[in-house]
Amino acid sequence: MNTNTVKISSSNLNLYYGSNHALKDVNLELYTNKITAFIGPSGCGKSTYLKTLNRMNDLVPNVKIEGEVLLDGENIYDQRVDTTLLRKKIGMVFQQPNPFPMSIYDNVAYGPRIHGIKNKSELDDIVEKSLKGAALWEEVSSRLKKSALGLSGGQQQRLCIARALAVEPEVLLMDEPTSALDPISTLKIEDLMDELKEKYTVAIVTHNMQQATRIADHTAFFLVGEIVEYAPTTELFTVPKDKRTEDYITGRFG
Ligand SMILES: Nc1ncnc2c1ncn2[C@@H]1O[C@H](COP(=O)(O)OP(=O)(O)OP(=O)(O)O)[C@@H](O)[C@H]1O
Repeated sequence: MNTNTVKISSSNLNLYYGSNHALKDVNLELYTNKITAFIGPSGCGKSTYLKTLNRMNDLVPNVKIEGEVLLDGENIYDQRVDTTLLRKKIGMVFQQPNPFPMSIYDNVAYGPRIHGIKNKSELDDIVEKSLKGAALWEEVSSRLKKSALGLSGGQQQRLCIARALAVEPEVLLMDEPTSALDPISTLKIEDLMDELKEKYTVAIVTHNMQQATRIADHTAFFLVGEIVEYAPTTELFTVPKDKRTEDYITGRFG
């Protein structure tokens, strides 16, 4: 690998859902201002891994997590960590756009309000900046008070990205963010991700290998809870070191 700055690093990370050993000794580093893609067949633990990075799995009953995840060198599983603040630093965007049933403005202002910002002009600025950051401002600036549910799927997903940006995160986790979108909306989100990585560290789960090659600096290939191979994306797709990676990227299984 190269000399990038490490933003998040997980070491000997194991996760069990009851007796299902879903992540096995995962060691991985995510680099600042880079996009890292997680690929692999269904059920291999990609989403589970993504969710360990902002402790979303804590909410699952009977989950057991061992090992460490360091954010800027600090263990996020330390008992003293405030998970609300952690998730402010590490935002998440899901597969299905999930705007709240409220106005476009209120969706974006929701997080900042929870974190105590009440001043109207400050909120106005955050809403505008976040919507611009998510490349949605021009499409919605004249209808901020209208329901977010009236937006198209692609617009809703960019709204969810704006909502995540509004609390000024450092890392964005995206779980198949374009799988419910048409090709044009998908390309918009991919272009946007390229801009986002200038400010944030981005991790994305994708089933679409072309998407990984288009946008990701690094790619990790997961198989039954393990990382088989992790490398710069071009390297992983052109000269995979492991036979299982080669079989997967050439479509022999999965
Ligand atoms: N909340 C949960 N409770 C119990 N088991 C779970 C839970 N979430 C995932 N699992 C199990 O953990 C394993 C990994 O699932 P995960 O969703 O992380 O895989 P994935 O690679 O993201 O799959 P997909 O590509 O289909 O989304 C699977 O065996 C799955 O059934």
